[in-house]
Amino acid sequence: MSQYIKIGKLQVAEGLHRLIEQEVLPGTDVDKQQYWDGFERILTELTPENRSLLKQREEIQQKMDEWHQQNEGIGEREAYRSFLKEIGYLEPEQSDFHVETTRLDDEIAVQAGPQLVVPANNARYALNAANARWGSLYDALYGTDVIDETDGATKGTSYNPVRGEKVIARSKQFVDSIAPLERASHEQVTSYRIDEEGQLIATTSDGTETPLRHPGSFAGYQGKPSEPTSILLKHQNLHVDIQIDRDHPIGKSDKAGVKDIEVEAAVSTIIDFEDSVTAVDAEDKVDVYRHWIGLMKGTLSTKVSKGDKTIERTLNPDRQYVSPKGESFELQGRSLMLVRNVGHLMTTDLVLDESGQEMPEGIVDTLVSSLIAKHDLLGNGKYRNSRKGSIYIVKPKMHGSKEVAFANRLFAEVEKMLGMSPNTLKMGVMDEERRTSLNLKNAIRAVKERIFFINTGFLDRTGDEIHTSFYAGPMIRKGEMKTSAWLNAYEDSNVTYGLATRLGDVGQIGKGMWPMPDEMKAMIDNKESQLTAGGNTAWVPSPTAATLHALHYHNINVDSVQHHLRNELESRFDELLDIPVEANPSWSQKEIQEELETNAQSILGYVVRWVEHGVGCSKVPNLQDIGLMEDRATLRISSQHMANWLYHGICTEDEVITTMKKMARVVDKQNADDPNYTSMSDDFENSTGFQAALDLVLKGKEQPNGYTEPVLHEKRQEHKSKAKANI
Ligand SMILES: CC(=O)SCCNC(=O)CCNC(=O)[C@H](O)C(C)(C)COP(=O)(O)OP(=O)(O)OC[C@H]1O[C@@H](n2cnc3c(N)ncnc32)[C@H](O)[C@@H]1OP(=O)(O)O
Ligand SMILES: O=CC(=O)O
Ligand SMILES: [Mg+2]
Repeated sequence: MSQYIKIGKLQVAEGLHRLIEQEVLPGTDVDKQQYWDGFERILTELTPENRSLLKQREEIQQKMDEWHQQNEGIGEREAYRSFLKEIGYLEPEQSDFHVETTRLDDEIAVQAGPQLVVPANNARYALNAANARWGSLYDALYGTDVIDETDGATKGTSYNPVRGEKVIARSKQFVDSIAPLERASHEQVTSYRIDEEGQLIATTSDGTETPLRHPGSFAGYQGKPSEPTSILLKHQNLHVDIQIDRDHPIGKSDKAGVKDIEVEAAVSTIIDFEDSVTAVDAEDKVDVYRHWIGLMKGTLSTKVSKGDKTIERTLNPDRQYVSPKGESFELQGRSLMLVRNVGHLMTTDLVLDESGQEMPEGIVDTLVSSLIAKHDLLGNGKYRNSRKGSIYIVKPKMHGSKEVAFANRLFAEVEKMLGMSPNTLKMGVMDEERRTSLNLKNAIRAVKERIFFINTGFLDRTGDEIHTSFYAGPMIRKGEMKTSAWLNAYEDSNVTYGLATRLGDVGQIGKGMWPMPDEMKAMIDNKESQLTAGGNTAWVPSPTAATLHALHYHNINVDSVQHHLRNELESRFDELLDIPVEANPSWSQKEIQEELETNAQSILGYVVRWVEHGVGCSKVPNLQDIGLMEDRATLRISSQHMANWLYHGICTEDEVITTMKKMARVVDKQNADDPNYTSMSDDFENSTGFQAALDLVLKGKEQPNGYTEPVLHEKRQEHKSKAKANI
């Protein structure tokens, strides 16, 4: 139990109080009195509105439930639409406008490129993510299935030159595609130099000298002009760095001494406080905030051990180059860091009111994460995150424009209190709840001076699709959602509104996560479609995925895609209302069991680690042994899907429980090598992880909007107290 310090009528957890006063406030030009007065005022004034917005969500859901209980499917389409308007779910659309956000960094406004997401409470990963601005193409190709293992090109345990050659050839072909030489391929080059005019000249083995076909692609170099150690190329606003070192084990055996080709990869990174994180009490949350401080001040470090080597991981410095004209310049060494706060739903014991009630966690997140980021604005940190003086906050799971307007008010109040100019706090709006998708134009309008992205969080969005129309009928199988009409209409209409409001010109139209971290060949083959659909950024789960996904932005010119799409804008509103129910379910018992097992296994595999180990994002092998990224959003889908089938009698409660037990044994086996893992199947009754998984399904219908946080938090807290009691 936390100790509390009184701040006016509020009580602030001692850990947070200490963090703010000792680690955050000094150097921010905000004094203690000013901060705590503002903190109390904003929480006191905004909490009632936050609660009232949640109440409206509940009322709307109740009316939705009643509608579906009284009507078959959506009922008559026009009547359904009128009903949605009547209950305030569908808002009257306002007049046209354009997004007016200013002071956006190039990473948001100019560069189309990958966006990485990382759990904030994992320092090792968070540092790695911030450093993933630059990624080794050689490593990314060598270590993944993009290069197949045929013809002796196996990965093995030590360097395999046969595989190495394939990697090098593929990488140089990529360089040929973005910065071709006039008369040769980069594969034929034996040396590079920069001539007196500042031109890049490549020499091949027969003595041919050739410049680049487009000399403007050469952006700079390191080392001597006659013997550069790095050659910087620029293509579609992204950089590529050919690194040369003839003494390096790889460079030694390369004709041109190339040891690696680094690509600009994770242009931006979301430091996540939300769905990939477990933070269930003041203690956990203070750790999350402390990492954000370390990232903003540039002081975060952690020891990373691999085999018998231990290194200290810290943030990478900026990179120095000399331009073709001979002038020195720098490029950012780190990804532009954005922070995802939690949404409007959850409350936190970080701050209590007079009666001991927890206050909204989303408000506290904004109050704390903005103050921390002020260090970057003032240039207090070792490095600069935003060079334009902006703080980027991603706001998830908002329902409709009123909730966005509420977040806008919160941001404005926090700016005033912290002495920041208006619209310093930029907002990224996750388009991941149905009510927001249907009212997206109004939602964007509510923050038109501070919005920096919209993003199709299709995972949460699928969970919300199921829960909103829970009573409409049994949902189609989970695997069919990706190709269903509503989902495609949702993706398209997000781009439509992003382009119509000109958000695409000043900021990002973002696309969702690639949730299969090991399936990189499939990603290379498929994820480019998010660019051709109009996205100028899309989410990746790891630095390796960022490096490989970056290749798509060289292949596709998103500006021109968006230019063409602008002329093809059409509303797919009707399809957005298509609820993915199976009107005449005829699944065989085998198909039903397959679906239940798939869902149960992914729920259990994720939840047991969440509740018992405090891991908020996991790679869980599915029944085909493909590791899937599971977070709270994927859990929302699986748990709501099972709950929906249970309600509609596609399966019985007994079948759910039996399947859960069967899959718990599978998950136990998958974790058998983990010495800290407690088997669920040894004692189902007392396994907190197993009971949490069951609750998520058996009580799924009652969960607010189908969210998983309430059950997860309760069970994790229970587990933590049991663990403390046993010490
Ligand atoms: C719907 C949504 O909200 S999506 C947003 C939430 N999702 C995320 O944030 C995804 C975050 N990703 C992850 O947590 C991980 O990639 C997982 C859990 C999916 C897979 O993790 P693992 O199984 O540990 O990865 P794997 O073993 O393949 O690789 C580990 C290495 O990759 C790095 N890595 C993996 N993911 C990340 C990441 N997101 N950021 C930075 N580094 C990462 C690790 O630092 C580690 O390298 P290190 O040993 O040098 O430190
Ligand atoms: O936050 C992302 C999602 O898909 O949900
Ligand atoms: Mg989400």
